[in-house]
Amino acid sequence: MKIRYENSLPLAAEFFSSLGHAEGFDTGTLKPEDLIGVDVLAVRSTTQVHAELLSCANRLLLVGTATAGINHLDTAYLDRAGIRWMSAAGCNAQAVAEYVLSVLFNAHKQQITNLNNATVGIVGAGFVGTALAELLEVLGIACVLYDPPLQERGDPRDFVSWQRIEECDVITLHVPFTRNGDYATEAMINEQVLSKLNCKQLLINACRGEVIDEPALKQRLMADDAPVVVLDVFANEPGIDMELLPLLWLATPHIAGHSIEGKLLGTQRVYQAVCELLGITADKTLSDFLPERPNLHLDLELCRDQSDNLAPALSLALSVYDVTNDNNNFRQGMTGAETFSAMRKAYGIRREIAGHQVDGLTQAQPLVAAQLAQLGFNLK
Ligand SMILES: NC(=O)c1ccc[n+]([C@@H]2O[C@H](COP(=O)([O-])OP(=O)(O)OC[C@H]3O[C@@H](n4cnc5c(N)ncnc54)[C@H](O)[C@@H]3O)[C@@H](O)[C@H]2O)c1
Ligand SMILES: O=C(O)[C@H](O)[C@H](O)COP(=O)(O)O
Repeated sequence: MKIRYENSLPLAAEFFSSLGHAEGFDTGTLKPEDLIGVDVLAVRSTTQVHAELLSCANRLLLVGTATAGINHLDTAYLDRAGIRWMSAAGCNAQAVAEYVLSVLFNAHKQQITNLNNATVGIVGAGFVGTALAELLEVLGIACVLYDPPLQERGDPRDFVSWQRIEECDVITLHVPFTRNGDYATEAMINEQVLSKLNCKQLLINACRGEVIDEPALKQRLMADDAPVVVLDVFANEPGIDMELLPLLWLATPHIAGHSIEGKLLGTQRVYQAVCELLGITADKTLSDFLPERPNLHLDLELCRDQSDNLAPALSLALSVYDVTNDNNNFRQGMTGAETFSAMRKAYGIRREIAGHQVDGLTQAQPLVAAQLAQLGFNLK
C-alpha cells in the first residue's frame, strides 16, 4: 500500500506509516506523475484534487480529505473514475462553533451585540451549525436555524424562513460551497441580501468565502449604515482581496477549524478509512496523541456579577480562545497570498474548551459550575 499525504495533516506519519509506504508532500508541490503507483491520497483543503492532478494515477483506490469542506475535490470525476473518496465530516465542528462563540463574546464585551436579548440566525444546521446551537442553548442565547435541505429531509427541529434570518441580530454562515442544485450557496449573500442588513447586525462567515458576493460586500461596507462583518474565509484564497480587510470588524486567515482536536480528528478519520479499505482494525486513537489538559482558574468575583450572567463563561471562553488575537496578528502580518498561506501554516493550533480543566469553583456556585460543565469544561 502506497500512501501520499499532504504534510499539513498533523501526525500523518504516525497514523499512516504502519499501513504501508507513506510519504508526505508540501502543499502546492504534488504533480500528476507523483501519483503513479499510489493507492491512497490524503489531503487537506489546500490541495485541489481534479482530473488533471489525477491524470497519471493508475492504482488510486481512495482520496481522503482530513477536512469538513469538500469543494476542493472533483467528486463527480472521482465517482466516474470509480475512485472512493471520503471527508472528515464534523471533525472540526466544535472548533468552528468555539470560534463563533469567541466572536459573539467579543461583540458582547464591546457592546456591538447584547447577547442577553439578541437572536443568532444560524444558516446551515449541519455539524457546525448544530454544535453552535448547542453552545448557545447552554448559555441561554436565543438562536434560530435555517437549512431547507435538512428541513426537506424531515429533520425534526424547528426551522425559520430566510426572511427571519435577515432580521436576526447575528447571522452566521455554516453551509458548504456549492455551485449547482436547488440550494446552491455560491453568492447566497448577495447585493440584495446585503442591502437589507443594517449597522446593528453582525454577519459572520466561517464557511467558504464564495458564499458571499465579495464585490457586493465591499460596496455595502463602504456605506454608513453597513453591517458589522467578521470573515474567517475569503474568495480566491490565498490571493484574497486586500481592500476588504480595513472594512471588516474582525478578520482571520481561515483558521476557525484549526484546533488540535479538529486537525487530529481529521487525520484520524482518513486513517480509519484506509484501515477499512485494508480490512484491518484501526487501533490508533486520538488520546494516544493529545497533549495534557491545560489548567484555567476562574475568578470567583465574576460569578458574583449579578449584572451579567454570561460573565464567567465569557471570561473562561476568551481565555481558551480570543479571536481578537488572531485578528491582530492577521492584520499585522498580512501582505498577500504568500503571507496568507504562511500564516495558516504557522498557526499555533489551539485546544478546544473540552481540553481544559477549570479550578477555583466552589460548591457555592452550582449554577455556574453546571453551565461551564455543559459548555465542555472539565471542572476540578
Ligand atoms: N473556516 C473553517 O475552518 C471551516 C471549518 C469547518 C467547516 N468549514 C466549512 O463549513 C461548512 C459547513 O461545515 P459542516 O461541518 O457543518 O458541514 P455539514 O455538511 O455538516 O453542514 C452543512 C449544512 O448546510 C446545509 N445547507 C446546504 N445548502 C444550504 C443552503 N442553501 N441554505 C441553508 N443550508 C444549506 C446542509 O443541508 C447541511 O445541513 C463546510 O462545508 C466547510 O466548507 C469551514
Ligand atoms: O473544511 C474544513 O474542514 C476547514 O475549512 C479546514 O479547517 C480547512 O483547513 P485547511 O485544510 O485549509 O488546513
